[in-house]
Amino acid sequence: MSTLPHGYRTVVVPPERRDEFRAVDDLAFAGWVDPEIAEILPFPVPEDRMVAVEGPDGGLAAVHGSYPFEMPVPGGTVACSGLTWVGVRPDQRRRGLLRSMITTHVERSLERGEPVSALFAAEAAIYGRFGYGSASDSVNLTLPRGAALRPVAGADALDVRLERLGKEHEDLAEELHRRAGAGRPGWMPRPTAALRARLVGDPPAWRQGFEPMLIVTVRDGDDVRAAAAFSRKEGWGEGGPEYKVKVRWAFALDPAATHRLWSFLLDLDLTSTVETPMLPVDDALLHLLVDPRPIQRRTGDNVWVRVLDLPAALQGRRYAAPLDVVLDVSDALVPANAGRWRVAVGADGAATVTRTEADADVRLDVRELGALYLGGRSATALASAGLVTGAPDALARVTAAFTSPLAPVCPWVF
Ligand SMILES: CC(=O)SCCNC(=O)CCNC(=O)[C@H](O)C(C)(C)COP(=O)(O)OP(=O)(O)OC[C@H]1O[C@@H](n2cnc3c(N)ncnc32)[C@H](O)[C@@H]1OP(=O)(O)O
Repeated sequence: MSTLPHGYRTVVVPPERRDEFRAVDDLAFAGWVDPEIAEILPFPVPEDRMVAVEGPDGGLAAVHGSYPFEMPVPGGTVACSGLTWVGVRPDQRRRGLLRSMITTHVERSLERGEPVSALFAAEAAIYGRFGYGSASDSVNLTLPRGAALRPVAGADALDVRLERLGKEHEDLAEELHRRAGAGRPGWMPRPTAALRARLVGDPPAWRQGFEPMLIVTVRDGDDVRAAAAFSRKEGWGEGGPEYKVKVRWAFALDPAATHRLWSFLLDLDLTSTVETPMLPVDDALLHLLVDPRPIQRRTGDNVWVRVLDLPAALQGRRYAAPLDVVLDVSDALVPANAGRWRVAVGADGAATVTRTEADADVRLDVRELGALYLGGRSATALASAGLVTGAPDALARVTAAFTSPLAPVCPWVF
């Protein structure tokens, strides 16, 4: 049950109050919805997933929403409630409204049969207390023009085509997005039309001096093997042109297309630097660079994961090695997850998760379980920080079973 101050109540926001919902987030995030932007980028939270806390005066004091994701996990997908648009009016802060909304979010997600929640954190210090663990990192690169790439056979034979980005590219972009991330945990497909529109929407108010967006496609005949959406900003220094290239997204289906795509972006006339979008920490571009040292890289936390229904979540993914281990899990917010669980993984990588009275091999909070869930963190490494405890052998077995061959990442902020 959520606890709210006297006179406040939780409400599912009907469509006719959508503008009020948005107005709370505008106050919380210092935003302002230009009608032109709203026209190009429709409000993306599905109607039955807009939830708020109404104050004693009948106005909305705090809001949150969620997206219905099928989240890629090692070996499959899991229904995931993507927490988003969390905002509390600045004059209503720190009286427990977020805490209450998280309780509501957990309850509603479980009722819908979503065993996992995920989010991008506006501030990293907020969500750990609610059992969300930082499950992946991403990296943004700034590359000098002309950064050399190791050769890839077949790359030079591919064609490139440059066009202005438009609505007509939306289906192509979504398909490439989905296929380029095959096998990568956390790589969320966009589940609604409004979210897909954000792949190609280019409101002038967001350009900040950059040109209207372009799309470059890499082709083998008629077969599009890669694409990137990007734009350039004019700039002149004492030594000549210093245009910037900013890449919004880049998706490639094979090594040759990856090489051709980045070779094109790294050698545009007049430009001096290229900024990448969020990339996985093991992205192919990092392996292709002849000299990665001059590259500026900024690593940040990417997706956070909250296990809501422990057995369903752990049975919803596959494991990289056989395992038979007893986990002792603490969960202050969802008591049904707390206690000892036997996780038995067979040769097929599938897990059976059952309650047990047996002694625990590994002890951890549900927050760390969320961190491990996508396969991008090591139980042994978390133990070195005192966040997980257990014998070294048990920790190593958990690490080997939970790991993913590809680092988890979500390439877009939701
Ligand atoms: C998934 C997303 O949408 S991320 C977007 C989050 N939204 C924003 O950042 C917009 C601006 N900020 C806000 O709207 C609000 O300040 C929020 C949502 C961050 C917090 O809402 P509040 O109602 O003030 O939080 P609430 O009173 O429930 O606090 C719960 C706990 O979180 C802590 N907390 C709240 N905000 C923060 C923060 N920014 N940093 C660290 N701790 C925080 C509180 O201190 C409290 O701690 P406690 O459990 O030890 O008592």
